[in-house]
Amino acid sequence: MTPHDKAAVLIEALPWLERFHGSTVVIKYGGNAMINPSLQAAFAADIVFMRYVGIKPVVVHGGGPQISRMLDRLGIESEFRGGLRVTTPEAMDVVRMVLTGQVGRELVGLINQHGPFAVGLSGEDAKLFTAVKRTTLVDGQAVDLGQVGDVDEVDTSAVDDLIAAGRIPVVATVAPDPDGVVHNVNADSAAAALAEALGARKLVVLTDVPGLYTDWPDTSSLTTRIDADALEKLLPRLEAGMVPKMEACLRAVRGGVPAAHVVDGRVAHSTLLEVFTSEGIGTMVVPQ
Ligand SMILES: Nc1ncnc2c1ncn2[C@@H]1O[C@H](COP(=O)(O)OP(=O)(O)O)[C@@H](O)[C@H]1O
Ligand SMILES: CC(=O)N[C@@H](CCC(=O)OP(=O)(O)O)C(=O)O
Repeated sequence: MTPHDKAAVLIEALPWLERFHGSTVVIKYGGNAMINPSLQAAFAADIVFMRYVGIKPVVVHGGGPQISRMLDRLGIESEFRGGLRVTTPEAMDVVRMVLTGQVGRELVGLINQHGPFAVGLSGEDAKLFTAVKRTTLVDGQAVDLGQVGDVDEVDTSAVDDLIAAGRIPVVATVAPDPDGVVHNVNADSAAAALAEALGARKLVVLTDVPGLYTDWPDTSSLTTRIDADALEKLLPRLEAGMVPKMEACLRAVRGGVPAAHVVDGRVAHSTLLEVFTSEGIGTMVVPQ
């Protein structure tokens, strides 16, 4: 790369720096995108980069595969219905332990290699999230999922305080209901609820595919841009993990977030590429 090429790469970021400076961006980091230590370190570097250029990043993390591994080790059975984990009280203990005690801690540690930025919290801290029990539809029938919730209320004060202090909140998605019973909330939907409540400029969802395929698994059906109405029509035809993810993007853009993106977390620095390059990557969901 010549000096001229290097300068071109740097200057390409200027319009995006101008546009997003001072904005809040919510980044959801899925368990399936946490493939290896070097990718995780690259993700942490992207988040710190955003912070240094004046963006306010808020990380919401998943940890589905990590929860499944721990449940297996402990001999606790778990199954997914409609992309959501059926969560018994026994499984809930493990979900909470893995998300807040393991996955969240590791991410906080990686970000803090760069300075005293990341502070971990969960939906239980300072009433960040209040959950309401949810079911899911399978073949048109409502299925009981146990202690699985949706975010019903968001109190952003703790996150606001951290952002105002220049910190990077790292949020795990367990949340109490009004009676204090903790629920397992899918991380995509929690990220959307938080992005909406914070009035975020963008929601970026990292996963383990290049984006949304309108005709999965036909790889020629990768979509770069879709609006809310078209996505709503497509939702009933989506499968498994993509269902909560695309419902989340829909909720975010309908809730006032100008754009939600699904990007491939297996590509190093995919967050930077999405935010600071003209082409972006992955699938962009827009209100219309
Ligand atoms: N239409 C679709 N487009 C893209 N991926 C899809 C689609 N339908 C199902 N999938 C599956 O959804 C998975 C992503 O969801 P999930 O495994 O829950 O990821 P994460 O842990 O990142 O939240 C993909 O790996 C893919 O196998
Ligand atoms: C209700 C429900 O399904 N909760 C998820 C929470 C973690 C999550 O969403 O993790 P990913 O983003 O890695 O999929 C679970 O138990 O796996």
